[in-house]
Amino acid sequence: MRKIVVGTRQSALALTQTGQVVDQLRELCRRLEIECEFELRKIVTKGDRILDVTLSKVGGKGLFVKEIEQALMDGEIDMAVHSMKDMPWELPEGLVIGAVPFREDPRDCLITREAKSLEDLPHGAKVGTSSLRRSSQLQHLRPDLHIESIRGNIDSRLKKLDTEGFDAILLAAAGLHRIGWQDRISAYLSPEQSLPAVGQGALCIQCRGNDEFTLDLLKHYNDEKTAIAVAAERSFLGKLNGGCQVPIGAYATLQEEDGNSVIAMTGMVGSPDGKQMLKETMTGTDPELLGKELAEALIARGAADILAVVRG
Ligand SMILES: NCc1[nH]cc(CCC(=O)O)c1CC(=O)O
Repeated sequence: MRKIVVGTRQSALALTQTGQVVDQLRELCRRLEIECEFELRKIVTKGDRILDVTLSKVGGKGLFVKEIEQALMDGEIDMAVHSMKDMPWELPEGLVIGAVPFREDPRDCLITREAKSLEDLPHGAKVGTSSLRRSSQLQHLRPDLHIESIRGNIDSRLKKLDTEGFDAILLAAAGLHRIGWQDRISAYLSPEQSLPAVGQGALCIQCRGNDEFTLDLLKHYNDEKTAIAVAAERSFLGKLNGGCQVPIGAYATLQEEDGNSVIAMTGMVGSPDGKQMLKETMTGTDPELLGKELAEALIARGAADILAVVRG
């Protein structure tokens, strides 16, 4: 019987979402009468070891992923479950995305101490986020708010809300939903208020490109619509060279029109202070092409200049 060793980070969120994926894969195997067993293997990544340093200062994206990818390439594990938005745009040679499961809620949300909503936050309130994308959009809506960096896993950020005098923090709804803490959410921000990060709310199941058994199994676990939407968003990110932590957001959805699926995608690039905010919506049928075209439209309006300043 084939055994698939599944690698995971050790954060509450990573353990929970990997556990959920493995449960669903076990159920899928039962249904398809595929003989297979699964084993979980915990891996500590560089991103976990330096949780107190601002991510963009130490090379940003990929920190949570690299060591897990190495374990995949070395054959120590056969499958990895990542948050899609933590995935760098380029995958190492030999590794592929085997499945993109059905997407959770893609929205950002506000966790407050007292206020009921974003509008309800008092003038000059202190809001915690270390995402340039979130700060850009929040400052655009509420220039009076005082934004301060906050790092750590979801659990430690929620603790800091109380201990470090924040009036509110911003997090992805998906993470809170997955670990069952949705009742901590005070308000959801619509994609119009805060366009999500590329891939937010989606997972990425990665494996080796030559592991036919695992690839065959994962084909049954893929959600086609989510995969297409995420492909369009990642193409947008790739064209903007958004490898490191950058104030870029994108959200694509699929709509049926006369029996054909049409992708609608909004993309944004903003300055961290929210004073410059470029946003555009386009539709198309080819995800890679749509992502590139949307990026080009924003570049034509000055997106590359905004990003050049951020990258320094
Ligand atoms: N940047 C860290 C990260 N990576 C994935 C999630 C959870 C949400 C998701 O799966 O998209 C989070 C936490 C957050 O942004 O609040």
